[in-house]
Amino acid sequence: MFKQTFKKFKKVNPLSDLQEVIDLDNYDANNSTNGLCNIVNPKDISEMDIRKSLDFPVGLQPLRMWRCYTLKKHPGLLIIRNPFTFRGQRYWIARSLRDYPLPPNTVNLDAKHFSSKTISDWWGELHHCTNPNLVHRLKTAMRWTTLGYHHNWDTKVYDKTMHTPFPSDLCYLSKYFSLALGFPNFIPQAAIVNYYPIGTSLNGHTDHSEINHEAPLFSYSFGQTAIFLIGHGTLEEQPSAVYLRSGDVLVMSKESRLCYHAVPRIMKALEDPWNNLFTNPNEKLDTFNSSMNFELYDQLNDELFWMPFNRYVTDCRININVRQVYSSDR
Ligand SMILES: O=C(O)CCC(=O)C(=O)O
Ligand SMILES: [Fe+2]
Repeated sequence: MFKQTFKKFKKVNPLSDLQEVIDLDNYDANNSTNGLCNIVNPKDISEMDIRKSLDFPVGLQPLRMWRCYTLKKHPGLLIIRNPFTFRGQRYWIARSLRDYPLPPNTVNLDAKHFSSKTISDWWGELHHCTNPNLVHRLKTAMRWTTLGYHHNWDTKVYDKTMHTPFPSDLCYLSKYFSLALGFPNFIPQAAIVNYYPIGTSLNGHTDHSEINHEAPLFSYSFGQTAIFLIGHGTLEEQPSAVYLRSGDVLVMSKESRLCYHAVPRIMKALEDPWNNLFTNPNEKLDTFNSSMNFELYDQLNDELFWMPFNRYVTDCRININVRQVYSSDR
């Protein structure tokens, strides 16, 4: 069932199939016709309560404006529909492209196909490249980078000896979401940043390499739109399809934590919220959180600085997937 559904959505022009995809922007239709999703309140924690332990991170809309959904057939799965401001989106996009792929983090680019200069500064090379064929090659070759505890894709285990510092900004953001959604004990320890040029996909899998399966998994999507398939404990059961759009935060917790999931298709987004300068024109930066890169945040208001990042997300999607690997901080 899962594989058939995956194939159906991966096909190039299945306009009729797209009607099945749950569209959180069309909540009323989804809710009244077949009751697929629910709108829920973020946990009963007020902004005041969170503020006692964490300052509000810049780049997010105030908690009271978040729209948070659950899918009726998939308990434990939560989706917050884009709680980011336009500059917040730009910040995470720029960090994922310019900074996170840098050493000592690991990227998928290998020495057989790329020079050590490209492997160690992929974004720098892409940014300065003027040959259209090489731009295309560089752009489509980058598929993932890993942060914190690094996952070994061959053995499917986290290698304890392969650990690099987890970015403080991503740690802070994930802690904020975990607190707001009622998972106060979550410790961000590992992340995979996935890069999806339009036309690419991610096969069905479960994320079970982490030792601690009680902890939720936080996933941030930016750029172009994904069709995300969420299934159940086996490949025999029918998955549901839901659009993940730029800024959406997906949480796999409890029953859904070990369920099959996949990204069969990346589609051109109808809007580009990373350029919607009206989402927070008068953002106050006086409480700027020291875990974030202030200089970068400031530069992202400059359209010229933003241009190369904009070019990338015009036909690509980025997904940052944050996990807790072990039961405690080591
Ligand atoms: O791109 C996504 O939304 C999902 C990525 C994912 O499942 C993974 O990295 O394990
Ligand atoms: Fe996954």
